[in-house]
Amino acid sequence: MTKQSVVVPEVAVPMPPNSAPLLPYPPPRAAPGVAVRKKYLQAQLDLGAGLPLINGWVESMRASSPTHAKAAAALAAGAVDDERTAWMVRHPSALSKFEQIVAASKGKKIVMFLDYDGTLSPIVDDPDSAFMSDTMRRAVRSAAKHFPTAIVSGRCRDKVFEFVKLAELYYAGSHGMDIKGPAKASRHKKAKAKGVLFQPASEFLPMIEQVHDALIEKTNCIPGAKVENNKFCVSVHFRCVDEKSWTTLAEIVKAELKDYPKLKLTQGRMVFEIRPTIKWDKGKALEFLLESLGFADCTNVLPVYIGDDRTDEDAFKVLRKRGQGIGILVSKYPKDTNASYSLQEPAEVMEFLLRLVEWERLSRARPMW
Ligand SMILES: O=P(O)(O)OC[C@H]1O[C@H](O[C@H]2O[C@H](CO)[C@@H](O)[C@H](O)[C@H]2O)[C@H](O)[C@@H](O)[C@@H]1O
Repeated sequence: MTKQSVVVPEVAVPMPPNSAPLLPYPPPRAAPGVAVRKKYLQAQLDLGAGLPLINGWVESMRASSPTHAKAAAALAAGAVDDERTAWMVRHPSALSKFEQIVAASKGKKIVMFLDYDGTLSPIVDDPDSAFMSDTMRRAVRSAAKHFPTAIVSGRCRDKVFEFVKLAELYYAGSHGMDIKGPAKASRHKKAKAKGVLFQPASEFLPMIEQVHDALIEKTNCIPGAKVENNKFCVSVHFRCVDEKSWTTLAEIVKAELKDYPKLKLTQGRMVFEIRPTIKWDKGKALEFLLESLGFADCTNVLPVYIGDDRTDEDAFKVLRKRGQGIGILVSKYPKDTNASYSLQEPAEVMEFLLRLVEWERLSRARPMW
């Protein structure tokens, strides 16, 4: 029987129990008529089912970044204006609904979860040059003074720390599979997670190394392809690969994964993400951190999660399921999402963080917790 990379049942990792729903939360609704997005989702299903549909893969690659030229051209031509307006009604700007968000935090402690690429730093061609600005760093530092703050990234934890450079934060790298508490003592009295270190996928390290090394070698014939070692996962970037070579690249990745039934494949923005099949993702990382911070089963906490990519949806889903917290998608384009609110780009994320800090500072007289 042919081995498939995605048919092995996922291994459950023990998790803290969920809190009971605390806030009424609207049910998730898909953005209708987002044709490109639908093709992407269908292709994701094809990937998930392990079907040998290379065409589906390429379709999915084409649609994997909403900044792809065709989508951008359609937007510029006004073709998706109506769709965008309707989408914004369902996922309003977190800036325009700021008062609503802070009202939901009344009597609660905000815990901030921030994705990195596309959220704190702009998307750029070279993943090694995705620097965040000093002004953004100052905004995140201010947020961390007022709220326990975690960076939740697909990147290797050390790498994302090199970009963010703030020792007072919690970091969850490798899509949440590598969690560490702050190096600096936390200002947050209730935060118990200083020394926390959690790596639920450590047994996969040798396998990930092998796949990484093999893919480096096998993709070096494809100009622009970049394979990134994210410790517990591997990213294969195709942002700088000519579209004519996408089929070849997809075939190489697919062929490699045939020998690794315990690894699965997902897609991010112009990137293949190869990950262990364990049931652990950014959503589980969010729950783990809340528990480590002493907020398990608490009614007086409001997790706020801001992210831009498919993998952030796992965290948005957790917030919906808990009926607790605020999910904010960073996107200029309508996307199917479980987030409630939206922000267009990292500059708006920074504005939102600064407004939240200012609001918290001004209302500090009010006893919170
Ligand atoms: O969870 P994140 O922090 O958003 O990380 C997800 C992936 O982000 C990076 O790739 C993305 O950003 C690059 C730089 O802007 C861009 O070139 C690439 O096309 C994007 O997919 C990172 O390089 C990956 O390892 C992360 O998995």
